[in-house]
Amino acid sequence: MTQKTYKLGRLSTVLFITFISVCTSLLITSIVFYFCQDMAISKIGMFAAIVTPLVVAPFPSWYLMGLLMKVSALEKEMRLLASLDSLTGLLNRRAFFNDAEVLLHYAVREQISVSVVGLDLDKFKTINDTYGHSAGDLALKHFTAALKGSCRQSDLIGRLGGEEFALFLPNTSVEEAYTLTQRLHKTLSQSSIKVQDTAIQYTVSIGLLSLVPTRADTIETLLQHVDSSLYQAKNSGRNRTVVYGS
Ligand SMILES: Nc1nc2c(ncn2[C@@H]2O[C@H](COP(=O)(O)OP(=O)(O)OP(=O)(O)O)[C@@H](O)[C@H]2O)c(=O)[nH]1
Repeated sequence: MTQKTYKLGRLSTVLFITFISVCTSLLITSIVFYFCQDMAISKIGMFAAIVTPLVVAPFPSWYLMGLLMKVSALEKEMRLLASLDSLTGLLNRRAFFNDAEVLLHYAVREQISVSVVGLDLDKFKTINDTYGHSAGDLALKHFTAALKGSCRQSDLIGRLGGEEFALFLPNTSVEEAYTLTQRLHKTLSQSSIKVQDTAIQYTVSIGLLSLVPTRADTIETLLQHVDSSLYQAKNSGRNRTVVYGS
C-alpha cells in the first residue's frame, strides 16, 4: 500500500465516521426537540448537534484508523516472514509444501507436465567443520543465489531444512529440468565462496522426477521418489543428477 492510498483510505474513513456521527446526533436532537417544541432552544440545539461531532469525531477516528491499518500491515508482514527461511529468504518447508500442492492440483486438472527436484549439498559438514559455521551459512546463501539464477520466476524454490533444498517446476519437461540441473552443476564448478582469503568450492547432488501428475500424486510421495534418486546420486559419487526411473 502506498503512503498516498494509505492516507486517502484513512481520510475517507474519518470523513465517513464524522458524517455518520453528525447525522446520528442530528436525528437524536430532532427527536428530542420535536417533543420540546421550543424554537429558540431548538436552533442552538441543532447547531450544537452538528458542530459537536464535527469537532470531536475526526480525532479519535483518525487515530484509531491509523492504528488499525498499522496492525493489518504488520499482520501481513508477519504472515510473509512466517513462510520464509530466515537465512536464505527462500520458502520454508511448510510454505513450499503448501504452494507446491496448489501448483500440483492445477497441473492435475490441466494435465501438464511438472518437475520436482531435490538438492542436497555435498559434504557440507566438512565445510562447517573446516571453515566454521559462518562459512557454511555463506555457502547456503551462495547456493540460493545460484538456484535463483537458474530458475524461472514461476518456479518454486524451498529450503526444506539444513543443506536440503527443493524445486517445483511447473510446466517443465524432464529435458528442461535436466538442463537446469546441469547448468547449476556448471555454475557451482565455476564459482567459489571466499572465507579468510581462501576460495572454497562445493558441489550438489540432485534427484529429479518429471511427470504429468494424477490425482493419486501428492507432494510428499513425489518428494519421496525424488529422495530415492538423490540417494543414488550420493551413493554413485555425488556432484551429479539422477533422474527417477531412468
Ligand atoms: N552452517 C550451517 N550448517 C548447517 C545448517 N543447517 C544444517 N547444517 C549442517 O549441515 C551438516 C549436514 O551434514 P550431513 O547431513 O552429514 O551431510 P553432508 O556432510 O553434506 O554429507 P552428504 O550429504 O552425505 O554429502 C551438519 O553438519 C549440520 O550441522 C545451517 O543453517 N547453517
